[in-house]
Amino acid sequence: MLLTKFAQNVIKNNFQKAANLLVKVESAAATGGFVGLGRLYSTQNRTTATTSATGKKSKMVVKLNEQERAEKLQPLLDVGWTLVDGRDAIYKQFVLKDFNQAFSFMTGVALLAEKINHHPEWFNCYNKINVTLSTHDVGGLSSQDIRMANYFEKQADLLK
Ligand SMILES: C[C@H](O)[C@H](O)[C@H]1CNC2=NC(N)=NC(=O)C2=N1
Repeated sequence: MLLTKFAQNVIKNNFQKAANLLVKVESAAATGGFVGLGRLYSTQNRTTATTSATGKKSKMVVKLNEQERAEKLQPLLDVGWTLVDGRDAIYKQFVLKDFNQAFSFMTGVALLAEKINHHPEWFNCYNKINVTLSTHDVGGLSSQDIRMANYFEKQADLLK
């Protein structure tokens, strides 16, 4: 009985959070953007800024252009990231000391992911983390992926 009560509370609270988010998303849809923790993902390739449901100006996320790829993507390729065959995405395997270090590393990145509302595709096996970055909402690489990849590099450098 107690457990059922607990489960009901968890579902009720999460439902409330989801409902609140739904309200945000619906009002953002009215402004042509998609609100997620202060970042807007545009389904069109527009570079205009817009006002999110919270009234904050947010830069639209769009695919990297050729110049940005030369300037911002190439340095990452130089340190071991690789382009994924058949996808506009980048990949790198990180090898840490042990599982504990790998999971702590992932926890740090997860906090950033939630903060900027941009999440890696990753697989962890003991001390190895296979990471793929791409921006699903624009179907390819965006500045968010560059930002996250640089964060991965910064965190990895701290462990050297
Ligand atoms: C609804 C939510 O804001 C969006 O789905 C965010 C969440 N995290 C994301 N992560 C990544 N990698 N790409 C996205 O397009 C993306 N979109």
